[in-house]
Amino acid sequence: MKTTLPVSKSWPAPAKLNLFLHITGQREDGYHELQTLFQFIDHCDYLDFHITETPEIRLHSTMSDSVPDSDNLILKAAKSLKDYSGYHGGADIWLDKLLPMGGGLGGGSSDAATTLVALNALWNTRLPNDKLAELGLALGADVPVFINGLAAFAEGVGEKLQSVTPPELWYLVITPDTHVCTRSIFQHSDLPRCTPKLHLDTLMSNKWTNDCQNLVIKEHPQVANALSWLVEYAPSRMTGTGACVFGEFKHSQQALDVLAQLPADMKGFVAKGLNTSPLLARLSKLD
Ligand SMILES: C[C@@](CO)(OP(=O)(O)O)[C@H](O)COP(=O)(O)OP(=O)(O)OC[C@H]1O[C@@H](n2ccc(N)nc2=O)[C@H](O)[C@@H]1O
Ligand SMILES: Nc1ncnc2c1ncn2[C@@H]1O[C@H](COP(=O)(O)OP(=O)(O)O)[C@@H](O)[C@H]1O
Repeated sequence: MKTTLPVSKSWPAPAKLNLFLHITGQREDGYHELQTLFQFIDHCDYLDFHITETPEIRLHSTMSDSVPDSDNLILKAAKSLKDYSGYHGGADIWLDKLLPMGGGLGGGSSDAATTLVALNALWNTRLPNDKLAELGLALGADVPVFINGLAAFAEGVGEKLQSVTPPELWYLVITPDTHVCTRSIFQHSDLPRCTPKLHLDTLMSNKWTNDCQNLVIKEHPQVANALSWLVEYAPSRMTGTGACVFGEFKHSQQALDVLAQLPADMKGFVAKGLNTSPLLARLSKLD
């Protein structure tokens, strides 16, 4: 008699912030060399997995309206693990999409990382993290840090990682209602491309800035408005290539008080910085 495996529930895919983002050069293939500081926040998408004997991999989510399944990083991640490992079976995957898309919070990359980590455990394919990160990097530059699950100083295009422990502050994140195209920011002639490289030892004492911010502000008034409002209350800047911006607070109540004053035409949320991804805790209580 065949037994049906239970659904393995609530695998978190946390968002990230780029606490700073410097562009230090450009490679011959056109990609930009970065230095950035990744920290997770306790705002997550959640995924459920049901392992099947049959080889199909299916995604169940409300996202299919906005991103076709063939482009979804979750399915791409699952297929890449199946192809690489030769695993015979498949999976049904449910996504509870809570993170705003395309705002520099890395939700798509995080969904892909959680899929690789969860299926590697549930399919018992036992790839080491380095290999999972390599498969992940082919899907997006931010996937490896989510697989590693530790806050990191990143170099290269974001794949050379060194674990660090910046303060786990509280953040008020504003999510402007505009889409910033990562490609067009990186192609723009006004983008600064030669910020001097920082050494790991001087990270914490350096002023944290985002090299894409001035350009995005010029082209997206919603981002400019959000930042000029937030900066009155706290040190604030943009994450990734935007459009989300965040202000830093020592205590949750301070961030919540400012959130309560958010103008009616802006949206946001309060989150805590985490140097360890909740994905690691979920992996350790595998069921
Ligand atoms: C810069 C970061 C920082 O976290 O921005 P966010 O995506 O989070 O906002 C990421 O590393 C983004 O990585 P990723 O999300 O994989 O980038 P993609 O969307 O694939 O990049 C779109 C395009 O931007 C350009 N690009 C991207 C990354 C990079 N280091 N150099 C580049 O020149 C390339 O032309 C690429 O085709
Ligand atoms: N599972 C997914 N979740 C979010 N976005 C996805 C996913 N799969 C593919 N994408 C595509 O990736 C793009 C970038 O998504 P996201 O990671 O949320 O933003 P960012 O790269 O700005 O941090 C989206 O606009 C969408 O087209």
